[in-house]
Amino acid sequence: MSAPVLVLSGVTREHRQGETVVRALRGVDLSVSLGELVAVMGPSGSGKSTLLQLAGGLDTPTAGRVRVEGRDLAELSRRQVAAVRRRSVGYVFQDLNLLPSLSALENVALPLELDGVRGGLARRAARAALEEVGLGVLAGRFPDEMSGGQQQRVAIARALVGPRRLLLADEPTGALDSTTGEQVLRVLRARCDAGAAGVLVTHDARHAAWADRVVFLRDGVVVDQSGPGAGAESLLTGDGAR
Ligand SMILES: Nc1ncnc2c1ncn2[C@@H]1O[C@H](COP(=O)(O)OP(=O)(O)OP(=O)(O)O)[C@@H](O)[C@H]1O
Repeated sequence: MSAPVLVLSGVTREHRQGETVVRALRGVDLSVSLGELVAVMGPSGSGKSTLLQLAGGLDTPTAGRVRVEGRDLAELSRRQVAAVRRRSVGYVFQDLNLLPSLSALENVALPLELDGVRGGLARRAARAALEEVGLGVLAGRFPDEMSGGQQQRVAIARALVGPRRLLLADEPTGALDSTTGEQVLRVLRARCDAGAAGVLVTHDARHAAWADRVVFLRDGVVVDQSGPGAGAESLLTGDGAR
């Protein structure tokens, strides 16, 4: 296995609400290498989305370190973290965040254009990403002319566009029927096989079975994980996924 793309070391995230402290994550260690897809499972409120937000530089830990492609995010300026997010991290939000005034193609090309990639090149890459999720023919449509599942696939294409090496997906199959959901997981899997590291938050054990490993969170703590190479089934059929 090659060098890790994402490393979380002793990561804790606390939220203060008056006198109360909510510990969303407590001392989490996690390393994800190129070629690996890791599923994160756990009950509601166990810290899954928090873990993803910290990994993508959208939130900062109270303690511990987050490294993306060897760079400690805490040592970077806000501008540098934003550049890491644009260039290295593909993030599929639960909330799709598509811009309604842009076509599917323009939505997908936007992160590249914001990063200075020229229009023609960005649009070619966007078309390839849309084709990867089976939406090449709808490239000219606007979000309100597409079904919820099609919009979700546009959001996934936007996360995949360009040479992103860390893919973070929070329930990416939420609005999709099972066939389309499987197609999205196949795309995520193929991207990881072709040279990316992926983290997939899911409640569905069938989806987690696409991963190489499953990390199981409870109350902000990693309570179980299947070993590298052991395959997701070893955990899903064991005690951890209960
Ligand atoms: N901004 C915040 N302020 C206070 N508490 C928060 C905040 N964000 C998250 N939390 C708390 O941190 C804990 C973990 O939340 P998180 O959203 O990471 O859980 P989750 O496992 O993704 O849940 P779900 O499966 O329901 O999406 C929860 O107890 C939540 O209420």
